[in-house]
Amino acid sequence: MAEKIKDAKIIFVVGGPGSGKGTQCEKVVAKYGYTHLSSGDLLRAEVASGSERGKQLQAIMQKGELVPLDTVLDMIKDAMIAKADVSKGYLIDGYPREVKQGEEFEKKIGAPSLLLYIDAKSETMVSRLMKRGETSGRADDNEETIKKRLDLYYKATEPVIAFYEGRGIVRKINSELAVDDVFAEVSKAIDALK
Ligand SMILES: Nc1ncnc2c1ncn2[C@@H]1O[C@H](COP(=O)(O)OP(=O)(O)O)[C@@H](O)[C@H]1O
Ligand SMILES: Nc1ncnc2c1ncn2[C@H]1C[C@H](O)[C@@H](COP(=O)(O)OP(=O)(O)O)O1
Ligand SMILES: [Mg+2]
Repeated sequence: MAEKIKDAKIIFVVGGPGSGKGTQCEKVVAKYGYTHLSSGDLLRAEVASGSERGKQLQAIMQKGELVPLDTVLDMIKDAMIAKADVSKGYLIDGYPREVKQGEEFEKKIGAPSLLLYIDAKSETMVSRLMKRGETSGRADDNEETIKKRLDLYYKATEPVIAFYEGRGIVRKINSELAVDDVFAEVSKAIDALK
């Protein structure tokens, strides 16, 4: 079932909330033509559909918690299969959020070639998210939820980076720099794949 996507490169994009994952992914799409799949965007699309499942997801996301693993993995897998004929590579943004998510992804879909670790200080992430919150309309871009998302990031998601470091596929990107300078580092990591 994951046959069709087995020749495409898979890149995990991991970093704290507001670190700049989405910003960098957009630039990768423009330069390399990869398919960008953000777990958060997929979930927000389900919320926007007004479905019963969307209502349950909304409540979880508003609290800054993680939605059930199966829900998000199924969404990513369906989206990957839908693009399989045209995609030479996938940017999986915001996933895995915990080691278990990485393990399940590999069982059901395939192994990543690269993990881009988008790294910024927690003060930087908070100030970017507060600014984004002025216009994003996101229910989780508020001071209280941002704090919970950061705590969960350090507790659950940072171990993902250590897990893949053991495999030698992690490239740490300094996301404190200006967007284009961050992207220069991202580009180097992707170019090294070929
Ligand atoms: N390198 C950067 N320098 C300054 N601001 C940035 C940088 N990268 C992202 N931002 C801003 O920070 C906010 C969060 O970025 P976003 O890409 O949505 O992060 P994430 O997807 O990791 O939550 C956005 O408002 C974005 O414009
Ligand atoms: N892989 C995943 N597993 C569980 N929940 C997830 C998830 N990806 C996203 N979510 C849920 C919980 C997050 O707090 C919320 C927003 O995610 P996001 O858009 O990726 O945030 P950000 O880009 O600011 O890091 O959606
Ligand atoms: Mg994002």
